[in-house]
Amino acid sequence: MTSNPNGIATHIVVMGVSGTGKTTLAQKLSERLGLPYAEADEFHPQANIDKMSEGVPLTDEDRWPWLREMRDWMSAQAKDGDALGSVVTCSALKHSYRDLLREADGDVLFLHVDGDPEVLTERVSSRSGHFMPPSLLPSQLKTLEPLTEDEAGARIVNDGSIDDLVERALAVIAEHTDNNHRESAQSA
Ligand SMILES: Nc1ncnc2c1ncn2[C@@H]1O[C@H](COP(=O)(O)OP(=O)(O)OP(=O)(O)O)[C@@H](O)[C@H]1O
Ligand SMILES: O=C(O)[C@H](O)[C@@H](O)[C@H](O)[C@H](O)CO
Repeated sequence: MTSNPNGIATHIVVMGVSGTGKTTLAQKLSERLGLPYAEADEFHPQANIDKMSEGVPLTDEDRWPWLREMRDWMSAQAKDGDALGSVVTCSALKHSYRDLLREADGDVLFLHVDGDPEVLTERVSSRSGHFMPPSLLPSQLKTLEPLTEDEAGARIVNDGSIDDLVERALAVIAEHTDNNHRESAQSA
Protein backbone atom coordinates (compact mmCIF):
# COMPACT_ATOMS: atom_id res chain seq x y z
CA MET A 1 0.00 0.00 0.00
CA THR A 2 2.84 2.39 0.75
CA SER A 3 5.10 1.62 -2.16
CA ASN A 4 4.74 3.41 -5.47
CA PRO A 5 3.94 1.24 -8.48
CA ASN A 6 7.54 1.59 -9.57
CA GLY A 7 8.64 0.17 -6.23
CA ILE A 8 9.81 3.43 -4.68
CA ALA A 9 9.62 3.47 -0.88
CA THR A 10 7.22 5.93 0.74
CA HIS A 11 8.26 7.61 3.99
CA ILE A 12 5.49 9.09 6.10
CA VAL A 13 6.79 11.92 8.26
CA VAL A 14 4.40 12.82 11.07
CA MET A 15 5.26 16.44 11.85
CA GLY A 16 4.12 19.30 14.05
CA VAL A 17 4.86 21.05 17.30
CA SER A 18 5.29 19.31 20.63
CA GLY A 19 2.29 17.50 22.08
CA THR A 20 0.13 17.34 18.96
CA GLY A 21 -0.02 13.56 19.04
CA LYS A 22 2.72 12.72 16.54
CA THR A 23 4.10 9.74 18.49
CA THR A 24 0.62 8.41 19.27
CA LEU A 25 -0.35 8.55 15.59
CA ALA A 26 2.94 7.33 14.13
CA GLN A 27 3.06 4.22 16.30
CA LYS A 28 -0.41 3.23 15.14
CA LEU A 29 0.37 3.97 11.48
CA SER A 30 3.50 1.87 11.71
CA GLU A 31 1.43 -1.06 13.05
CA ARG A 32 -1.36 -0.65 10.52
CA LEU A 33 0.98 -0.28 7.53
CA GLY A 34 3.63 -2.74 8.71
CA LEU A 35 6.39 -0.18 8.25
CA PRO A 36 9.47 0.42 10.40
CA TYR A 37 9.09 3.37 12.76
CA ALA A 38 11.52 5.89 14.17
CA GLU A 39 10.97 8.62 16.74
CA ALA A 40 13.07 11.69 15.98
CA ASP A 41 13.65 12.36 19.66
CA GLU A 42 15.83 9.24 19.75
CA PHE A 43 18.18 10.83 17.20
CA HIS A 44 18.84 14.01 19.20
CA PRO A 45 22.34 14.32 20.64
CA GLN A 46 22.30 14.57 24.45
CA ALA A 47 23.20 18.28 24.18
CA ASN A 48 19.90 18.96 22.39
CA ILE A 49 17.90 17.00 24.98
CA ASP A 50 19.66 18.89 27.80
CA LYS A 51 18.93 22.21 26.13
CA MET A 52 15.23 21.49 25.66
CA SER A 53 14.93 20.06 29.18
CA GLU A 54 16.20 23.41 30.45
CA GLY A 55 13.53 25.20 28.43
CA VAL A 56 15.89 26.57 25.77
CA PRO A 57 14.62 26.29 22.16
CA LEU A 58 16.89 24.59 19.63
CA THR A 59 18.52 26.66 16.89
CA ASP A 60 18.94 25.71 13.22
CA GLU A 61 22.55 24.74 14.00
CA ASP A 62 21.30 22.37 16.72
CA ARG A 63 18.80 20.85 14.34
CA TRP A 64 20.77 20.30 11.11
CA PRO A 65 22.91 17.31 12.27
CA TRP A 66 19.84 15.75 13.88
CA LEU A 67 17.77 16.13 10.70
CA ARG A 68 20.60 14.62 8.64
CA GLU A 69 20.55 11.58 10.92
CA MET A 70 16.82 11.20 10.36
CA ARG A 71 17.23 11.54 6.59
CA ASP A 72 19.93 8.88 6.56
CA TRP A 73 17.81 6.52 8.65
CA MET A 74 14.96 6.94 6.15
CA SER A 75 17.30 6.24 3.22
CA ALA A 76 18.56 3.11 4.96
CA GLN A 77 14.96 1.79 5.21
CA ALA A 78 14.44 2.43 1.50
CA LYS A 79 17.48 0.31 0.72
CA ASP A 80 16.21 -2.60 2.78
CA GLY A 81 14.70 -4.99 0.25
CA ASP A 82 11.79 -5.90 2.51
CA ALA A 83 10.80 -2.43 3.67
CA LEU A 84 8.46 -0.40 1.52
CA GLY A 85 9.22 2.79 3.41
CA SER A 86 8.99 4.06 6.95
CA VAL A 87 7.00 6.05 9.46
CA VAL A 88 8.87 8.83 11.25
CA THR A 89 7.90 11.38 13.86
CA CYS A 90 9.79 14.61 13.48
CA SER A 91 8.71 18.15 14.37
CA ALA A 92 10.06 19.28 10.93
CA LEU A 93 8.91 22.78 11.79
CA LYS A 94 10.45 24.67 8.86
CA HIS A 95 10.19 24.22 5.10
CA SER A 96 14.00 24.05 4.93
CA TYR A 97 14.06 21.20 7.48
CA ARG A 98 11.54 19.33 5.36
CA ASP A 99 13.65 19.97 2.25
CA LEU A 100 16.48 18.16 3.99
CA LEU A 101 14.25 15.19 4.92
CA ARG A 102 13.00 15.07 1.31
CA GLU A 103 16.57 14.28 0.26
CA ALA A 104 16.00 10.75 1.64
CA ASP A 105 15.87 7.98 -0.95
CA GLY A 106 12.22 7.39 -1.83
CA ASP A 107 9.01 9.38 -1.73
CA VAL A 108 8.32 11.56 1.34
CA LEU A 109 4.80 12.45 2.53
CA PHE A 110 4.26 14.86 5.46
CA LEU A 111 1.30 14.58 7.81
CA HIS A 112 1.10 17.77 9.85
CA VAL A 113 -0.69 17.01 13.10
CA ASP A 114 -2.11 20.23 14.52
CA GLY A 115 -4.26 21.23 17.45
CA ASP A 116 -5.61 24.04 19.52
CA PRO A 117 -2.68 25.58 21.48
CA GLU A 118 -4.66 25.42 24.72
CA VAL A 119 -5.36 21.72 24.29
CA LEU A 120 -1.70 21.11 23.40
CA THR A 121 -0.52 22.93 26.52
CA GLU A 122 -2.87 20.82 28.64
CA ARG A 123 -1.70 17.56 27.02
CA VAL A 124 2.00 18.40 27.32
CA SER A 125 1.51 19.50 30.94
CA SER A 126 -0.31 16.36 32.00
CA ARG A 127 2.15 14.02 30.26
CA SER A 128 4.74 12.42 32.53
CA GLY A 129 8.25 11.16 31.81
CA HIS A 130 8.90 13.43 28.81
CA PHE A 131 11.81 15.88 28.70
CA MET A 132 9.93 18.56 26.75
CA PRO A 133 8.64 21.33 29.06
CA PRO A 134 5.30 23.02 28.18
CA SER A 135 7.16 26.38 28.27
CA LEU A 136 8.73 25.56 24.90
CA LEU A 137 5.39 25.29 23.12
CA PRO A 138 5.14 29.05 22.23
CA SER A 139 8.56 29.00 20.55
CA GLN A 140 7.61 25.85 18.63
CA LEU A 141 4.39 27.48 17.43
CA LYS A 142 6.32 30.60 16.41
CA THR A 143 8.89 28.59 14.46
CA LEU A 144 6.32 26.39 12.70
CA GLU A 145 6.00 26.98 8.96
CA PRO A 146 2.91 25.09 7.77
CA LEU A 147 3.10 22.94 4.68
CA THR A 148 2.98 24.86 1.41
CA GLU A 149 1.40 23.81 -1.87
CA ASP A 150 4.65 22.54 -3.31
CA GLU A 151 4.96 20.00 -0.46
CA ALA A 152 3.32 16.57 -0.61
CA GLY A 153 1.26 16.23 2.53
CA ALA A 154 -1.75 17.36 4.52
CA ARG A 155 -2.67 19.02 7.82
CA ILE A 156 -4.77 16.93 10.18
CA VAL A 157 -6.28 18.53 13.28
CA ASN A 158 -6.16 16.19 16.28
CA ASP A 159 -9.48 17.33 17.76
CA GLY A 160 -11.26 14.00 18.14
CA SER A 161 -10.39 10.51 19.24
CA ILE A 162 -7.07 8.87 18.45
CA ASP A 163 -8.89 6.28 16.29
CA ASP A 164 -10.42 9.11 14.30
CA LEU A 165 -6.98 10.67 13.81
CA VAL A 166 -5.59 7.37 12.55
CA GLU A 167 -8.43 6.90 10.07
CA ARG A 168 -8.02 10.42 8.69
CA ALA A 169 -4.27 9.89 8.32
CA LEU A 170 -4.80 6.58 6.50
CA ALA A 171 -7.20 8.33 4.10
CA VAL A 172 -4.53 10.94 3.26
CA ILE A 173 -1.95 8.20 2.69
CA ALA A 174 -4.34 6.22 0.46
CA GLU A 175 -5.10 9.31 -1.61
CA HIS A 176 -1.40 10.03 -2.01
CA THR A 177 -0.76 6.43 -3.11
CA ASP A 178 -3.64 6.59 -5.61
CA ASN A 179 -2.27 9.82 -7.08
CA ASN A 180 1.13 8.20 -7.47
CA HIS A 181 -0.48 5.25 -9.25
CA ARG A 182 -2.35 7.59 -11.61
CA GLU A 183 0.75 9.67 -12.38
CA SER A 184 2.78 6.55 -12.98
CA ALA A 185 0.11 5.09 -15.31
CA GLN A 186 -0.04 8.36 -17.29
CA SER A 187 3.70 8.50 -17.77
CA ALA A 188 3.94 4.81 -18.77
N1 LIG B 1 -6.82 12.64 20.36
C1 LIG B 1 -6.29 12.61 21.58
N2 LIG B 1 -7.09 12.59 22.67
C2 LIG B 1 -6.56 12.59 23.91
N3 LIG B 1 -5.25 12.58 24.22
C3 LIG B 1 -4.41 12.60 23.17
C4 LIG B 1 -4.87 12.61 21.82
N4 LIG B 1 -3.80 12.63 21.01
C5 LIG B 1 -2.72 12.64 21.81
N5 LIG B 1 -3.08 12.61 23.12
C6 LIG B 1 -2.18 12.65 24.28
O1 LIG B 1 -1.44 13.87 24.20
C7 LIG B 1 -0.11 13.68 24.69
C8 LIG B 1 0.85 14.13 23.61
O2 LIG B 1 0.83 13.18 22.56
P1 LIG B 1 2.17 12.67 21.89
O3 LIG B 1 3.19 12.36 22.92
O4 LIG B 1 1.80 11.63 20.91
O5 LIG B 1 2.60 14.01 21.12
P2 LIG B 1 3.92 14.35 20.32
O6 LIG B 1 3.49 15.25 19.22
O7 LIG B 1 4.63 13.11 19.93
O8 LIG B 1 4.77 15.17 21.37
P3 LIG B 1 6.35 15.50 21.40
O9 LIG B 1 6.71 16.07 20.07
O10 LIG B 1 6.49 16.50 22.49
O11 LIG B 1 7.04 14.20 21.67
C9 LIG B 1 0.02 12.21 25.06
O12 LIG B 1 -0.15 12.10 26.46
C10 LIG B 1 -1.12 11.55 24.28
O13 LIG B 1 -1.58 10.37 24.92
O1 LIG C 1 12.66 20.66 16.63
C1 LIG C 1 12.57 20.67 17.85
O2 LIG C 1 12.53 21.68 18.54
C2 LIG C 1 12.48 19.34 18.58
O3 LIG C 1 12.40 18.25 17.75
C3 LIG C 1 11.26 19.33 19.41
O4 LIG C 1 10.18 19.43 18.56
C4 LIG C 1 11.19 18.10 20.33
O5 LIG C 1 12.18 17.16 20.07
C5 LIG C 1 9.88 17.42 20.33
O6 LIG C 1 8.77 18.24 20.18
C6 LIG C 1 9.72 16.64 21.60
O7 LIG C 1 9.27 15.43 21.26
